[in-house]
Amino acid sequence: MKQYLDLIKHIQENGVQKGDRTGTGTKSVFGYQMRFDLSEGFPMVTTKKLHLKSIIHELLWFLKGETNIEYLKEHNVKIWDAWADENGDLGPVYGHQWRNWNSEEIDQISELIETLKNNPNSRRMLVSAWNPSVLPDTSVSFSENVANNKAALPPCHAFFQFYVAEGKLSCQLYQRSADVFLGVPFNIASYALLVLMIAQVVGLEPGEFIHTFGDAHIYNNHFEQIALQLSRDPKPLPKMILNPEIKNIFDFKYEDFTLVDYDPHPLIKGKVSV
Ligand SMILES: Nc1nc(=O)c2c([nH]1)NC[C@@H]1CN(c3ccc(C(=O)N[C@@H](CCC(=O)O)C(=O)O)cc3)CN21
Ligand SMILES: O=c1ccn([C@H]2C[C@H](O)[C@@H](COP(=O)(O)O)O2)c(=O)[nH]1
Repeated sequence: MKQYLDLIKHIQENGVQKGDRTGTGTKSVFGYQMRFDLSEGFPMVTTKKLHLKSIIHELLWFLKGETNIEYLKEHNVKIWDAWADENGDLGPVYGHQWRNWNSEEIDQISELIETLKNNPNSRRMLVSAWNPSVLPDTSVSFSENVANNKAALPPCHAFFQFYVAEGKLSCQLYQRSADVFLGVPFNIASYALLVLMIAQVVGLEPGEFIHTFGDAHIYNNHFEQIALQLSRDPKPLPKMILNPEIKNIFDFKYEDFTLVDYDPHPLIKGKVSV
């Protein structure tokens, strides 16, 4: 996937050393954009194997409005374990803000679907996970923040906008902070999948996914993994097939997704900075 490899090269060439909250340190740039035409295939990184199961379950979990890792655990998805408290809670993170913004019963996803169906020319089709009233106090632990009804981590994929033209649905995401080795391949596939799902339920063709970044960084302990990916030849993109029967965004289940022709290079392990 050329766009991802170009991002890596851009950071290698233009990034600066920058300290960060986790203490690992990063090579970082500020401001970057990638575009994916979803008619060209499903944008899964091919220079390492991605665990699609985690990506699908995480997205279904967001759409349910859930913020406890119990659902993820039931499906053996561990990507959020490090931030949850002893009860599995993460505080009012993505799912909460998407479906019940600021605990005011504002269901941004349902409203988005309604607008896409009834007023697709709207320039107001945004979903915001960013809610300044629940940002954590970084001087206390994740679990203390959760106990205080704050989010364990502020959202990284902070807000996104939809756009309809010529029968095609596009989405642009603003990601304020991006772990280019671990998080970004997940984020691209997750939003691409969300566009395919929404396009199907509102009767549009998938258009583009536009991924805009704030602080895009490679952690200092991921340099080898990143170099290994650059040494590999990217493979053709796979295709994602959705069960065409599903007409309500909240009805999708794991079994409704089939990825075909995904032939990635082998998995590359890397430590996640907490
Ligand atoms: N430092 C950091 N990077 C992130 O990408 C990230 C966070 N923190 N905190 C919140 C979420 C959790 N996310 C994560 C966390 C772990 C993996 C990870 O370990 N991925 C491995 C294993 C995948 C699996 O078990 O399914 C990978 O090889 O992609 C990916 C995304 C994305 N976010
Ligand atoms: O979906 C996600 C979630 C998180 N990340 C990364 C970006 C950063 O490396 C960390 C979050 O740390 P902050 O200090 O809050 O920025 O997680 C990601 O890439 N994608």
